[in-house]
Amino acid sequence: MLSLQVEELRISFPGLAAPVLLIDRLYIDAGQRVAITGGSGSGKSTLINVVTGLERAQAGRVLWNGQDIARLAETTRDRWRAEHVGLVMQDFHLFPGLSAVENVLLPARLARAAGADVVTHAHELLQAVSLARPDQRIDSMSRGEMQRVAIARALLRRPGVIIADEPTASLDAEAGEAVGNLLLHLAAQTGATLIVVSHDQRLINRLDRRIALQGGRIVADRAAGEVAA
Ligand SMILES: Nc1ncnc2c1ncn2[C@@H]1O[C@H](COP(=O)(O)OP(=O)(O)OP(=O)(O)O)[C@@H](O)[C@H]1O
Repeated sequence: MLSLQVEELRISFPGLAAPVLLIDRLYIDAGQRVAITGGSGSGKSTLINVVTGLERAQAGRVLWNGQDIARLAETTRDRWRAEHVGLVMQDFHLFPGLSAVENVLLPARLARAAGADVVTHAHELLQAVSLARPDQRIDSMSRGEMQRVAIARALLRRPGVIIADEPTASLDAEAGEAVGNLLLHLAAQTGATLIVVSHDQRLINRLDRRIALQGGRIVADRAAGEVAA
């Protein structure tokens, strides 16, 4: 279970007149379930990249349970991310030549953490995302199936925070609802904080809090049920 504190954060890219992300202060409680919304180019993926330490900020602090991850050496930060963050990226980062279950297990194998119980859990997760063929190769799968493999892989090590970038984007309504159920269920079961970038209103409605970005800034931050002022 991890809390997130962001302070005085600024991200700029060369050639752009204005910063793509400018956040004075953001606090997400451990175990909270948060939607990040906003139009294309509003900074959602950049925010995810910086809070997971994949991107470095020019200024500001990103603290998980009080620990500033920007201060960690790169290899320590990579290890911290592998252990604590379940990340589902838009482009999945799966290995096409490997099967579904091999993909789910790969990060755990690289971390020498793929014991028999972890292998069993990998199969359980593939079942939970309704993938009946764990040995099917990724390169023969549909985009929606790949997305479900990526979700199973992110959840394998019962991370303290689950971060998903458009996790229902390639799925039909039924599969999207199943993925939403799974993310919410597993986050609740393990106490994980859940941060979801999404345009999927049904998924957004199921989360505790909605943070809207526009031009890299937070323009709304509301609890579920709260209406716009
Ligand atoms: N490496 C980079 N170099 C230059 N500009 C970048 C870089 N990465 C992102 N940007 C710019 O930063 C802005 C925010 O991008 P970001 O990907 O965070 O938006 P987003 O809200 O996730 O958009 P989408 O919903 O389309 O994925 C965009 O204008 C984008 O072009």
